[in-house]
Amino acid sequence: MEEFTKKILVSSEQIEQKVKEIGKEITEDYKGKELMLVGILKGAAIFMADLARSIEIPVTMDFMAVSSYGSSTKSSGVVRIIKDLDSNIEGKHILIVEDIIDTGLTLNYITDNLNKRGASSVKICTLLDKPERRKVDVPVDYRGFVIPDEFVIGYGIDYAEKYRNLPDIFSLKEKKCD
Ligand SMILES: O=P(O)(O)OC[C@H]1O[C@H](OP(=O)(O)OP(=O)(O)O)[C@H](O)[C@@H]1O
Ligand code: HPA
Ligand SMILES: [Mg+2]
Repeated sequence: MEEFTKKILVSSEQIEQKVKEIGKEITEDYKGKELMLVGILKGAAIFMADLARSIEIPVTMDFMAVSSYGSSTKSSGVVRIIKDLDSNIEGKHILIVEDIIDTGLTLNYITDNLNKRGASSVKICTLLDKPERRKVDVPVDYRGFVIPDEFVIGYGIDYAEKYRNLPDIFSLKEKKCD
């Protein structure tokens, strides 16, 4: 028996529409510039794949993996790089692609880290933003949906590594024992 109940929060149709809108904005904003998308594994993999195809200028793509959550629903607060970028980003325009900003600790660490490598610009694109949980401020340049303080899964986002392949985004609530 499942110990959680799932409630749909953002449908695949809503996501598809939003990805198109954000892609259009990025296409306009970076016209004439060399843009590198940096996806943060694993959560952003699915968003990155869809977003990249909605951008109509040439882009390069790279990935980083960091972890602060492990298999818990609470951030440990300590960010570790598990996989670094393959190339030097000095002088490049970087757009970090994230699935969700929660406490902000992950992106605060990554933006600092990439800025120190001498990128020309480092901007942030996130599909979901959960502002109520923020511990550090992060400047968000492209934002899909603002969501309430609920644990979410689907469209790349996991709970204990499961549910990433769900096409919609759900909030997970623990079932009450009676
Ligand atoms: O704003 P924060 O509180 O730091 O949380 C957001 C981060 O947490 C999740 O990643 P996680 O570390 O769980 O790895 P995953 O992407 O592999 O699931 C999510 O994908 C974000 O990267
Ligand atoms: O709501 C969430 N769900 C899954 N992983 C997460 N990492 C930060 N917030 C979340
Ligand atoms: Mg996770």
